[in-house]
Amino acid sequence: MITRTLGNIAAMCGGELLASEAGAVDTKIAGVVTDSRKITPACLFVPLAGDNFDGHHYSAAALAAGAASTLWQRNKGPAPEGTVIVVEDTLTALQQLSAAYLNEIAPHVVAITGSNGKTTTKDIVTALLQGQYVVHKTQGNFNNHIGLPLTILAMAEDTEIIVLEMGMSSRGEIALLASLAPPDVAVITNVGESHLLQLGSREEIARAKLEIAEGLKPGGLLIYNGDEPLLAEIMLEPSFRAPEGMQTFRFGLNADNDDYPTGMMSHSGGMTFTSHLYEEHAFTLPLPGRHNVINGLAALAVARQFGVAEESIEVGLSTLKLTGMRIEVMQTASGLTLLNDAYNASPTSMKAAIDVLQSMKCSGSKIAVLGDMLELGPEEVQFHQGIGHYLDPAEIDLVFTYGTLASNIAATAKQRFGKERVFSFTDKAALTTLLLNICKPKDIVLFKASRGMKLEEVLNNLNTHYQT
Ligand SMILES: CC(=O)N[C@H]1[C@@H](OP(=O)(O)OP(=O)(O)OC[C@H]2O[C@@H](n3ccc(=O)[nH]c3=O)[C@H](O)[C@@H]2O)O[C@H](CO)[C@@H](O)[C@@H]1O[C@H](C)C(=O)N[C@@H](C)C(=O)N[C@H](CCC(=O)N[C@@H](CCC[C@@H](N)C(=O)O)C(=O)O)C(=O)O
Ligand SMILES: Nc1ncnc2c1ncn2[C@@H]1O[C@H](COP(=O)(O)OP(=O)(O)OP(=O)(O)O)[C@@H](O)[C@H]1O
Ligand SMILES: C[C@@H](N)C(=O)N[C@H](C)C(=O)O
Repeated sequence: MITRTLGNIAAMCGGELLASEAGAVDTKIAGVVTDSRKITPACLFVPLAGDNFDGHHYSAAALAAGAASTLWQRNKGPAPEGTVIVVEDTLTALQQLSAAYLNEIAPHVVAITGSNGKTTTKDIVTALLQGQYVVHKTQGNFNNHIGLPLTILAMAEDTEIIVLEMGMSSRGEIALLASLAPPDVAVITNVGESHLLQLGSREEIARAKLEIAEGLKPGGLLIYNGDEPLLAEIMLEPSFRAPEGMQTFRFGLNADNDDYPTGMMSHSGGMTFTSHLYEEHAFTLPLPGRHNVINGLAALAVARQFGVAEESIEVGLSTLKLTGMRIEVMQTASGLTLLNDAYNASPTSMKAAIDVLQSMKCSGSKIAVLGDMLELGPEEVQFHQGIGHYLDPAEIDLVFTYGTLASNIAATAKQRFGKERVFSFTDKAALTTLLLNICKPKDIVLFKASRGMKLEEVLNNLNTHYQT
């Protein structure tokens, strides 16, 4: 994490140091914190104005709790007692500080965006690179205008490669993130439906994702999903501003890509696959689903760019530490299998999860528990109805839905499953009670919904109950 003197910090973020004592300019800070309830010794507190609180109300408390200094936005009135760095805008200052720190450490930058798979692909890339390099990566899902700067500022001084998730829900957001951390290598995992509400069309989503390409350093490499025609089409438009010497690499299922699977096998340990560029080696991902093989191909392309030898890949994959709740397979003590895919959902990722459930061997019942998919815009009902049609009554035994939008999944599923196999809820307690009455050891239960539904609360109740 960043350790610099207050004089350095003021210069790096364009602030004015108001020293409360002689020598304060040489006081060293250790790390940056934006929550006064999580102060660490000698940190720099950065107050941010949010939807529910204004961090400036907590600057004095932060200093009292051990922060070495606090930024202070000029238009917020008199600064608190203590050593303060006054700035025009604290969020902008946080971003400028992170860009300056990144420039000083100067690691290679790998940036990953896409509607689905950013976090998973980031985890796989990190596993492949960390055997040869000092790697720092986005923690959890810190992928926006606040999370990315915090990720950079948490980087150690000896970092050689930083792997950054770049998320968006509007045009221009990825352009900003790429300006703070211009990538050497950029990955676009796919173009789905996430944030259609704000973007309006999949084409606009694709244009937003391609901002990461326009932000590449000269000669940088764009690794993108070649199965998505929108990306190649937009890159051919005169308005697309490709950086000088931009290289490209296409991955995907189709054989016209630079790399594609030549064999895939699903098993209890995950997915084993071979690919066009690695015909001699079968690699194993400890993750189910062919969508994760596609994520794996993107990650392999990154590793190849940094000279990771084919012989090192299997070892790298064996060190993979996956962020939870992304098709995470959980076994209860009683033998019930829970597929925890509750972190987020959009039609593309929900279909991918259903594919996993429908392809699994099961001596009990296969049960899908599906919740609302949010931020899909005016066609949200149709998207949910489409999921109802996608469910195969020959492969899935019972369907439970949670949420108002998800009731459209139930309504269309009933047409082929029959009403005795489909249950619709808007209350988690009632959903939990029926699941507890129905689920038996050997069953497999998939949980999937958007983040806002917090469907893991139901999964956790089952997990607790079935531990005996
Ligand atoms: C600003 C902030 O960090 N807020 C977090 C806070 O929210 P809360 O509502 O409680 O507080 P406020 O934001 O109103 O508070 C303002 C600040 O005041 C601080 N504070 C408050 C009380 C107090 O006593 N002392 C204080 O110091 C407070 O800490 C604030 O700094 O807590 C929530 C619960 O933990 C957090 O969720 C909330 O974080 C916000 C949402 C945030 O943006 N956090 C980033 C670090 C981040 O990266 N979060 C990611 C999610 C990112 C994401 O959604 N990505 C999208 C794509 C990008 C969309 C983009 N347009 C966008 O707007 O984000 C995606 O699809 O992936 C994460 O947490 O996973
Ligand atoms: N390539 C893919 N195609 C379809 N679904 C995917 C793909 N990769 C991951 N998923 C699914 O999408 C969901 C989110 O995965 P992950 O967190 O890796 O993506 P993300 O882009 O970081 O998501 P978010 O933007 O919601 O944070 C999970 O359900 C996961 O199983
Ligand atoms: C907040 C945004 N990153 C997100 O995850 N949206 C989903 C759809 C949600 O809020 O559930």
